[in-house]
Amino acid sequence: MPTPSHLNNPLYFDFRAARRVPESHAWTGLDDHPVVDGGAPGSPDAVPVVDLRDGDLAGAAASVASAAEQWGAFLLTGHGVSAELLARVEDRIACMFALPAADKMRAVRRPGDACGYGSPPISSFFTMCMWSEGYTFSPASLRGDLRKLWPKAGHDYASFWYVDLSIYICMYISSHDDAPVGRSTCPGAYSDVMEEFHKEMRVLADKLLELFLRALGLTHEQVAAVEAERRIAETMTATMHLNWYPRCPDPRRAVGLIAHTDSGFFTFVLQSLVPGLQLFRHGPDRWVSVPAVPGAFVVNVGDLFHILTNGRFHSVYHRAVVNRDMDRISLGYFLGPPPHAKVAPLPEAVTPGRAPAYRAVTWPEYMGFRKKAFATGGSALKMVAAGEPDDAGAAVVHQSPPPPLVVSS
Ligand SMILES: O=C(O)CCC(=O)C(=O)O
Ligand SMILES: [Fe+2]
Repeated sequence: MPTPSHLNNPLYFDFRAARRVPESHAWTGLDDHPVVDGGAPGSPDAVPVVDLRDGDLAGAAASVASAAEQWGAFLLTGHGVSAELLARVEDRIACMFALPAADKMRAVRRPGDACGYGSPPISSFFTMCMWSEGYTFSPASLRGDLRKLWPKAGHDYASFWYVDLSIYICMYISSHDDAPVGRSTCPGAYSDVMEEFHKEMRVLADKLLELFLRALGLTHEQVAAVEAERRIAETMTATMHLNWYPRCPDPRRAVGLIAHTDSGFFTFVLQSLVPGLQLFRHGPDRWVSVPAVPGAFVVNVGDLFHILTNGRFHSVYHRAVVNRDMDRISLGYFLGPPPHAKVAPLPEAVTPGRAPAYRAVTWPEYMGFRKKAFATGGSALKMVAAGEPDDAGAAVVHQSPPPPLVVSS
């Protein structure tokens, strides 16, 4: 359990006050596999890059296909979301994490809720704590949720005066590493910036979905005309998760976010200039550090996309590590189906040599399998494999010790 903080709130762990990693946050097995650099061009460990700059969609679709088949992830550059907007987004996030703990706890995620402030959502599957905190929200209900964090910020949200002032305050905080958490109230324009970002990301998500589908062999006309594909594009929903990984006195014993796959269709990860994201690769088993490329997104294939593409594009195991000297911030923009939609292999991904490998499943049903997989160390994808009994994993399960960190294939 987290140690009680100065707030006497059992849910809050005061990372800033920690001089060592307490047993509640100390993991074993983190160094079971070597870590290699994914940023050296030409090396077999170099994380693939998909660049959209030159508008060659056929070429981009081919790069997406190869990266999604072999890695389940890639760096996306030339995507059209401006560096200036990304800088404002990162400023806003830094401001939010700099709020006093009491403000953040007002927006705490309650048991059973998907959105709110707190430890990473996957923490509920583990008895050990991770070295991070975060805020999950649905862009659709952003403004209502934000009132919990900034109750006094009314119409001034949109005022330019506030925008300019809060950017200066945030720059001050980021440039003063020791500035105490909560120095600033930073009320201005958080929701404006996040909504602007969401709008652009939703367009980019549609563009990337089309690229993924073309990478499966569909033509532009098929993507637009085929019922199943059209429905995916029209109903895909977004969730944002902001992560704060405070600097850590003993990074070898702590982990920011334990190894996992994302459960939805695909995720855009914006990592600040501080690297920390690692992708798992087999043969030999190793963790590949994703370089922090300014302005790039990391795209991760999620489990439901793995199912949709009949396993052709595979979801990627990844984790976030922490470091001794610098805080790290990241943003995950998660795309997935609406809760009622059944996800099954697309007809185009089923070929004479590739029978449907998975049963149809909704996202909430899949989360039931995932819960069981975390508890038993099994694989949720295997539980929904064609031929497995229908009730293999959806049952309610009890909290159990953390599964081994070794990734099963
Ligand atoms: O912080 C990162 O780089 C990864 C975040 C992530 O994997 C997640 O939020 O699911
Ligand atoms: Fe993730």
